[in-house]
Amino acid sequence: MTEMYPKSPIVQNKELVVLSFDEVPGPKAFKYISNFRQYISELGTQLTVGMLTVALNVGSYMNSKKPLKNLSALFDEYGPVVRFVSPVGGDIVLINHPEHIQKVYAMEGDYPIRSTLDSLERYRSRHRNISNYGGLYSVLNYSSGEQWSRQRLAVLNPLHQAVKHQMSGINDICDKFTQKIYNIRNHQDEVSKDLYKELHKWAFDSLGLVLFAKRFAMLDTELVYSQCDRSWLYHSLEKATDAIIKCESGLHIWKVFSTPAWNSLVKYCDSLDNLIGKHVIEAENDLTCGSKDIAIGFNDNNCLIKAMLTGEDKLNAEDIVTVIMDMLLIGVNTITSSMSFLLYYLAKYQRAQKILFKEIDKVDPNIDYTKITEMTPYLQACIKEALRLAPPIPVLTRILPKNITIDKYNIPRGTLIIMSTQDASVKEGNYDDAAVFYPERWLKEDSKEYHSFASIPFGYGARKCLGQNISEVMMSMLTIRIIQKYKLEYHYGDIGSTRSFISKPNKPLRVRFVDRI
Ligand code: HEM
Repeated sequence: MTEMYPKSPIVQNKELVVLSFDEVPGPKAFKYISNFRQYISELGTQLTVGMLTVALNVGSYMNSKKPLKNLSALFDEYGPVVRFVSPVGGDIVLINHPEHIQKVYAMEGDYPIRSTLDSLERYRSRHRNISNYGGLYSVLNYSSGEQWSRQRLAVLNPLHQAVKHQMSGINDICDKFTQKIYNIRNHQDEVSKDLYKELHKWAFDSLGLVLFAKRFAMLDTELVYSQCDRSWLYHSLEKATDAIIKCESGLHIWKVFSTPAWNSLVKYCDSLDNLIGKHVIEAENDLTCGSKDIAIGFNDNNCLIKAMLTGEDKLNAEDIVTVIMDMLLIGVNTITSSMSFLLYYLAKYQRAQKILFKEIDKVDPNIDYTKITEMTPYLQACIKEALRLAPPIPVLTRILPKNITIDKYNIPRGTLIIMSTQDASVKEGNYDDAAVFYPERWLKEDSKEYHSFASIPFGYGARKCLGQNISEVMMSMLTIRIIQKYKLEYHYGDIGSTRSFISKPNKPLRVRFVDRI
């Protein structure tokens, strides 16, 4: 694994030494194919470079008994810039240094290109015949950039308005969650079934309210698989997520023939598509009739779908379905993961929890959400710190329109650059006591000169996450409710992240919710 590429000429002038692309160190794909297996669960999720992905997956297939390693092992071995070379596919460069990440973002251009979920992209292009552009999270090519930009603009403002209008509903859902914990915890004050699942329902109910202006009430029921459309939407989201994770990791044979995971993906994405489509049609009818159908809970002022149908940059029904499906798939899973880790860290780090309790003890849970950040600096620091230690999206990618020089290496335009952002955010060189949950590091009095690209859980630039504000508000509101009511404890082994396209805790979340007296 230590072999480097053969030496090639160095381009040199007096001030600047630029090493050619061939000089970038890294493993040789085909010679050491089995070595790729250990990284595939991270890489496989976002690669779209066909043949190399297959090569990586062959390694996975051949070495299924080998333990998985973190991407950081590659950096430990080859340095901050690592190249995967493939004689049959495009090359990939991996980076983890904040300065290099910043440089990539600076050169991303007006319509940044990133790799995405191959399976979802293929579902849209082949199965639904959506050609050229497949939604906000899609890869983009040079011709679909404008469409993405228009769509993003058309969504941004209505989304923020919808959050504002649904605040009291989001608060009710947080209240419901804390009550439910009270009812279902066992004699050890733990949620014996699955705390992650309950958080997932909370995230779905809250985001569902923002996206559809409707109450889904999944937290209210154990019967989530009933045939009613609302619970079927929840069920389909869960199943579609599982299927995407299966398709994205391991051998991508679904590209060659239909596997059970691919069939499941098609079935549940179709179902999501149909159910979201029904909401869009209802909104269209409602607008056409000019009436407000109180029975289905629509209100012109707070319905995101109606706002997108009627806004300045109108979106058509098909685009709206795709946008909402992306936001559900990304949003519900990322918020659930982030909230899980936040509770875990607060339960594990009692000192931080005590300081947080002091800050929020007297805060009115129905606080005006625009004031949350200003009134709860320590809570915001806790959220930031949990996202630093366990960002739900651990790697980000870009394909640049121009050549770039990183660490003196010339990287040609069109190379897939994978930025291992989680690796950067937990690296000791970037943070003191990097493995420790220490919210104070983000507070002014205690702040250090951390590099602003060392932790970017929501990404950066033109394609930065659309849901940052919603996520932070939702997480703040639930944390206030929980910490005011319960003291959290955790008495078991350390929890890490799984390595799937959206990571989550790799062990059951056995957090204790002890009543505060
Ligand atoms: C804690 C929660 C969340 C985290 C950590 C997160 C993180 C991210 C990251 C890292 C990206 C890629 C950014 C880049 O490539 O530079 C992204 C994109 C995106 N996120 Fe989030 N996200 C979260 C919640 C949400 C929510 C709730 C929504 C929906 C309301 C959402 C919608 C999106 C969309 C639509 C994109 C694609 C944007 C584009 O390419 O133009 N995210 N998110």
